[in-house]
Amino acid sequence: MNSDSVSEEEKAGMHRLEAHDPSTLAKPQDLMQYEMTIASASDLLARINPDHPEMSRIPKYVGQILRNSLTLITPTLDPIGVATDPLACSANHSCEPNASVLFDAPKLTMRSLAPIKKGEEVFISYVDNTDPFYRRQALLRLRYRFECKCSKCQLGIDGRENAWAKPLENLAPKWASLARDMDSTENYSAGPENYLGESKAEVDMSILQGSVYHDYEPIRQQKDNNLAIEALEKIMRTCKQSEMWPITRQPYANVRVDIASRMLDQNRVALALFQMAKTYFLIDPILYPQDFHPVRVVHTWNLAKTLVQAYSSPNDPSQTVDPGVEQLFQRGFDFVVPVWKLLKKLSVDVVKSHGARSRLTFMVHTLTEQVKDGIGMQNLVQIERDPLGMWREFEKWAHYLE
Ligand SMILES: C[S@@+](CC[C@H](N)C(=O)[O-])C[C@H]1O[C@@H](n2cnc3c(N)ncnc32)[C@H](O)[C@@H]1O
Repeated sequence: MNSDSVSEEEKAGMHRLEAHDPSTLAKPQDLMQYEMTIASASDLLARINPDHPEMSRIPKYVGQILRNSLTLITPTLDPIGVATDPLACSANHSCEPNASVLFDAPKLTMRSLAPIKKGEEVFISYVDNTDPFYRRQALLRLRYRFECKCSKCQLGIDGRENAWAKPLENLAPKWASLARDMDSTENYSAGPENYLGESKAEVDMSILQGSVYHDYEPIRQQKDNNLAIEALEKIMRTCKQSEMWPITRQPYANVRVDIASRMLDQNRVALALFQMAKTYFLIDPILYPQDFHPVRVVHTWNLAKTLVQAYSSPNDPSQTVDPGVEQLFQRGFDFVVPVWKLLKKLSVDVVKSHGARSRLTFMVHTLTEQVKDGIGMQNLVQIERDPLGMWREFEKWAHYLE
């Protein structure tokens, strides 16, 4: 849908959307927020025109927004707000979706993640579907008021995203007592999104899990990179030192992506690259099995762009060369091999993930052409043969950092 024009069909679509009504709002604070939103919207409209014909419909519109709004993300996956679009909102949720919604201003697009046969239902994911089972269930119940019974949820806690690195009984006593102390003040164990079970070991882990999610959520809003990195490192230490989190379990995996991006903002390029390599080789293929999954494509794009930046930094007077990158050069690392290999594959995957006419596809294709011109046709064959095994060297980066 184009944001600057609303067709009659779209208007009819908006009117057809179902609405949550006050009876579905279980918590008193949700009901209060619902009533306050209606009061504010009515007040605003009354100031424009007290006899406005839409006045009586405001409660329905608020209920429609509550039931149907989706978080909007940019092509590079940054959340930028919410949208209530009749087509996108007609899709039900699955934690194993066959489609995704992307906002490439001014267009909202739905793209398939798997072959969809004619007549088959299109599902999108309303939440981060790499989160563990009870968290997904709790967020869907809270925001959208339904019990998810999708194929992934049918597996319950047997789903892959619920796996711990060790049996929960093996949590070191130091961490178990830390959890008990934390719960007496924070009460993380009471949150349905942290629930893991009733045993002592499950309750202890639910508290630790609750604490890392609780610490993680506000960091996205943190403008100061030093403070953000400090907080992200604290979460990574808990995940690592408790020895309970596999690197693919959330929020450990998302925290790693965020810390790499914050380090880049501080020009700590080599450290960021090592974290991104871990995500690329060891985490994303598990969390997002399709090569062309939009999240995987965006992570790969960030990695390729950063490699290009590192490679060109010694010849670019506007950039300070990161000492870690300088060391890689000194050790004879040839950035061109991974840059070319990543971009060549990405050029194909981005068309599937974002569409041939998306802005990201244009950026990927432009950079790929520039790199290709820079290498020159006569050197391309040699780069692809990689006789010095640079791709193998690059793979080792995934194991440099915890
Ligand atoms: C954006 S709407 C989706 C379209 C919805 N079927 C409708 O006709 O309005 C979101 C609402 O659809 C329902 N819904 C979506 N996915 C569901 C699912 N997998 N199981 C049960 N209800 C679901 C929930 O009531 C949710 O609040």
